[in-house]
Amino acid sequence: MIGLENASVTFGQRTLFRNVSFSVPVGRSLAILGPNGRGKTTLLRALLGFQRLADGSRHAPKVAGYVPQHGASQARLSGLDVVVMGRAAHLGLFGQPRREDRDAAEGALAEVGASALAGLRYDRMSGGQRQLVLIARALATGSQALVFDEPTSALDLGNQAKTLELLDALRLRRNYAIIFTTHDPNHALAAADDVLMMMPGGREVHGTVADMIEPERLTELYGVPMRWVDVAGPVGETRRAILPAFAGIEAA
Ligand SMILES: Nc1ncnc2c1ncn2[C@@H]1O[C@H](COP(=O)(O)OP(=O)(O)OP(=O)(O)O)[C@@H](O)[C@H]1O
Repeated sequence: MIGLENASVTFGQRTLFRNVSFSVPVGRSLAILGPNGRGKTTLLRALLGFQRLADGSRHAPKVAGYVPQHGASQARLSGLDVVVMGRAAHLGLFGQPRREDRDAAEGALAEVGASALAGLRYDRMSGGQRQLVLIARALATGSQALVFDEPTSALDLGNQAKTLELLDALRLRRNYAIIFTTHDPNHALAAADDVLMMMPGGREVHGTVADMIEPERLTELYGVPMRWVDVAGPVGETRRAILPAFAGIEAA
């Protein structure tokens, strides 16, 4: 289980959020949505113990798999080296990775479809390649708690689809507690059970994907009219997506 109870974070005079409570049990996946600067990353950092709480408490296992939004460029390390770092909690005396740590790291890279990145230098990878390596590093921890900060933000549409499939596959194993932030409500439809919305003006609302991902609420969240659209899937089935009615769409 991973979550917050009556948690508040303040920076000086500014309260980012107050009395936030939610918990994600093993077997469920929570998407966090909210406008830029509303506090999603800070909330994740508070959850993981990197950000002090002004009030309240957090519940998280000692080791969680964390994919930060911007992975620092680990100079000269290979993709595999970075994934092996996820094994830190398992390393023996003197912190030397053993065969089993390397095997776990290679397994995690294979799981995200990124075995080809094992030998590449991390600091020379594209943003999307780094993101895959960091997801593998999170899996390599072996933790049941996985926390992703905008895991698709650097990815092209094809790689977004692959990453969402991976997140959904992890969700459907029902042996992880998963939290991810996103700016796309369709990502919640694709890979979450529940949604926490950090509304403008300092209110948080929480519920199932079916209750939360609907036009009226999202219009309030982003200040852009949102509409359901039906899209034909690869075998002719109808898939529902929720889209913003940007001005340009009318012109097209
Ligand atoms: N250590 C800090 N000291 C002061 N202000 C901070 C600190 N960390 C974050 N903030 C501020 O808190 C606000 C929320 O930042 P955060 O990165 O959590 O937002 P976010 O919802 O993840 O945004 P985005 O969607 O743009 O990634 C921002 O205005 C940020 O500048």
